[in-house]
Amino acid sequence: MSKRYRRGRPVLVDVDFRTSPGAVQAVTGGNGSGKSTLLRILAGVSRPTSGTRSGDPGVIGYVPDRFPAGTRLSARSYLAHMGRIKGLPSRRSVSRGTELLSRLDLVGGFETPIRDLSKGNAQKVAVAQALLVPPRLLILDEPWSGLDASAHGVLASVITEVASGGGTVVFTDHREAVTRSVATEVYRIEAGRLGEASAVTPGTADPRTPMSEVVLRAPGPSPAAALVDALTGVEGVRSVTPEGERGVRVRVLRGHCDTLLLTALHAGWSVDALRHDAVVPAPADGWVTR
Ligand SMILES: Nc1ncnc2c1ncn2[C@@H]1O[C@H](COP(=O)(O)OP(=O)(O)OP(=O)(O)O)[C@@H](O)[C@H]1O
Repeated sequence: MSKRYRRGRPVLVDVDFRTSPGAVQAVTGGNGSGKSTLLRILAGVSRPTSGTRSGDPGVIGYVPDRFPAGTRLSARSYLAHMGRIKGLPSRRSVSRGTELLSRLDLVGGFETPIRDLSKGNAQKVAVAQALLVPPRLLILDEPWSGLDASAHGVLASVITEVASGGGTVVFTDHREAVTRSVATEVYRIEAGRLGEASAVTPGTADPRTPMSEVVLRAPGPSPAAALVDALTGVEGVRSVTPEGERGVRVRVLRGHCDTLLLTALHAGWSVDALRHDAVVPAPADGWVTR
């Protein structure tokens, strides 16, 4: 497909972009290179000038580059409205929204007008609306913009959860370290053209930041969700994904693994498996730590 706005220069030229189930696809490029335009077309809120968007990805969750942060609506009313558009009863949207915003650690209040929230907290509301109905295609336009370190970790976990459930995540970010540590494929747009994907294979990247993978099991009747909540945002933790009814798989920086294991054992959790060989690039700005 190609895209130009009114009589302006072409923004996208003969772009062929395919989403693939289970993939986390990053789109990079300079300011004004057309990343948001590509994501808007993928989300179905903008049409290509020529070419087509085809296929039915199922439920789409979309965090746009410009969230209507000026609205007088509170997070609660906004999420209830967004839920209604997505076919959810208000009560269900509010309970799901509350769960998501407490996981993202919203500070400022569920009843506060969104325009009075800080930029990062408004961004958490933007992320929550995209997840009200579990998406099969999650499209995130610079989703980390303004988020604090703990919400960074939660969002990385959410991305992993969507992809490991067979969904697709497409996101943009300017920082190569973030794209390479979260994405499985990285694309670059230059002069309106989309380059070939470069696959990111954990284990072949920069060896300076070794990762560990730990499978933990909650004691007794505790559900995996309790462990996900307890571990998300913990220092060094990159992602937490449920594994069975009472287990979670945690990716953690190697240097923080022993502390994680001690915390887990003290809390009465069992360590089911441990692997020290996963390697990913170092983060640019320490976004995984609190
Ligand atoms: N609605 C619009 N009307 C006219 N021109 C637009 C519109 N949206 C984007 N453009 C133009 O299209 C080009 C690509 O914009 P786009 O927002 O897709 O880039 P981007 O790569 O996401 O940029 P950034 O990294 O700064 O967010 C820019 O030159 C921009 O000015």
